[in-house]
Amino acid sequence: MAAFRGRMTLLAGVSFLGALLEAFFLVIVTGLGMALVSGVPTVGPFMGHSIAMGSALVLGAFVLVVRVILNLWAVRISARLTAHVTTEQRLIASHAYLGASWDVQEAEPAGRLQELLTTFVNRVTGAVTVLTQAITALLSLIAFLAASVAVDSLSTLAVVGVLSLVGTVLVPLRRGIRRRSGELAISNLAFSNAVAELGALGLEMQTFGVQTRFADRIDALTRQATERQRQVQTLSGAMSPIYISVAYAALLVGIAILGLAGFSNLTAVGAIMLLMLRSLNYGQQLASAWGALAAHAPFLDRLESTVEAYRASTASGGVSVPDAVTPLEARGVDFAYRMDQPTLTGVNFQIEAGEIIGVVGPSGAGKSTLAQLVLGLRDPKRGAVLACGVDLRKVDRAWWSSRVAFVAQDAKLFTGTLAENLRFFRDGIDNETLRRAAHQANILTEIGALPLGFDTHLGERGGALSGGQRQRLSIARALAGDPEIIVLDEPTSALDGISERLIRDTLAALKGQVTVIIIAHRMSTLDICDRIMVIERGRMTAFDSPDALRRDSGFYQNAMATAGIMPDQRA
Ligand SMILES: Nc1ncnc2c1ncn2[C@@H]1O[C@H](COP(=O)(O)OP(=O)(O)OP(=O)(O)O)[C@@H](O)[C@H]1O
Repeated sequence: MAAFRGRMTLLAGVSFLGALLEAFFLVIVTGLGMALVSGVPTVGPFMGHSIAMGSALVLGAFVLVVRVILNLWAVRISARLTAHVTTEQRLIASHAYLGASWDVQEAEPAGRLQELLTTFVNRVTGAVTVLTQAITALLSLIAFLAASVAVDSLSTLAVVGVLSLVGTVLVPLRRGIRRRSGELAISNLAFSNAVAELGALGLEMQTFGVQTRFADRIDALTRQATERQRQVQTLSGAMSPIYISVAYAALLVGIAILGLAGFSNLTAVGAIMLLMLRSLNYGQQLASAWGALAAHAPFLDRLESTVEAYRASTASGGVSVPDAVTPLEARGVDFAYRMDQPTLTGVNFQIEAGEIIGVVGPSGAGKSTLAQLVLGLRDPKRGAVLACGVDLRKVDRAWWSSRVAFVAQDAKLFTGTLAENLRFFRDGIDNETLRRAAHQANILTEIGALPLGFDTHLGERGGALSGGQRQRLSIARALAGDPEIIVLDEPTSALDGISERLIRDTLAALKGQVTVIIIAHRMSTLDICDRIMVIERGRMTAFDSPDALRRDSGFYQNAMATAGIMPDQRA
């Protein structure tokens, strides 16, 4: 901010000086013209002083050179200012988003961050450019009016009076621009969210053959946004012509006053006219910059309020470093997304090091929410999750992240090499560790069969891989960080039997080394579990060995039966 203010002040100073020199130059030029017409060897008088024509010419040339230097300097400051603002705003917005809690990040619609970092930041940069133009125009106007007052005060003051009236005429117009532009900002966000969503639904769109409906939706949103844009542009565009007509009227008033006052110094009249006409130009620039600022302002407001919201919800965490992740304990944990609707109530459990824990329950029971609480991504509304006796809210985030890993149902890969995808930006994971993790995840042979092995480049989002390969890569990614605990949210639900068996073997081999919590719908995946937790309607209704659950848990018995595995077959 200090750098911004410093550059803005410097720009204002340079612009003002440049405008004063320009005004001075115009006065000299008028004087020279008048001297030539009247055949006198001196220029003036201005404010009671006259100078020789030769001196006036040299002075004019000197002023011109200095003014060019000042103008170029102003252009450079302005360019640096906008570059600085773009970089700073992108950093501020992205850092605020990345520092926000999972609650807030998850709630943001698709495409929101992209829209904020592109369109909205561009608008902020645009506002700064316009602001620098407005400052330059305002200070130039002041410099010109000061020069005019020095030449003749009465007519100048009359013109200034009428120009001030113009300002009040333009106020409602500016308000209209601001309001419409606010609506445009909202339309833009809706448009980018919809486009991001539609982009992610390509497969479904093709399958259901509903491309024309998608096109209709984009058309409707485009029309809505462009209609707002048209309104904003019309209003902003009207600023300048309205200003210029009223300002010309002001000039007429100035001339009338000069006539009425019986003003006879022709050189001074010429200079004032020239100064006034040039002032009108700066005034016009000021009016259009004023309109453009009103159009940018809602984007600035929205960006600022979004960044504030991100900052107000930073992920919890403290400075405590427990001895280990386990025993991992939930004590009286309650959680709700909405005040009136509890998602989890009174959950208590303790998980020991090296255990493999299955989590089962009907859809919507709260299993994924529990996983997110265990990972420290969400905080309980009541009670606590504790790692080796320390409340997760007090645990050092960097320490915690280096010890836990997560595998989602839908493995997310990014454009880059296989090694980069496995390393996932965690420096310090060497190639040998990557090989070991790939071996553990049963994917090493397939990677070895690729011509470039770990250096194979994955296309956008790893599109060339099968669901099972992606999922095993995702498990290898989790294992590469050497975690103490790994949480898997339905890792096999979308996979075929062979892929599922490969993953089951991987997890079984981790028994005793890594604590595994696996949410599963497939009962076969639960074969390898030491204990299974049953979650129903937000409550933990059982947490016991598979044998005990087969005996006592109604849900588990039903689920086994549904999966075609009868209790007597297992006994
Ligand atoms: N981000 C969210 N905002 C609001 N409500 C949510 C959110 N995520 C989940 N819910 C709601 O919380 C409840 C529990 O959801 P959760 O995803 O934890 O269940 P689940 O047992 O994992 O379900 P499934 O097996 O279908 O994945 C559901 O009623 C769900 O609609």
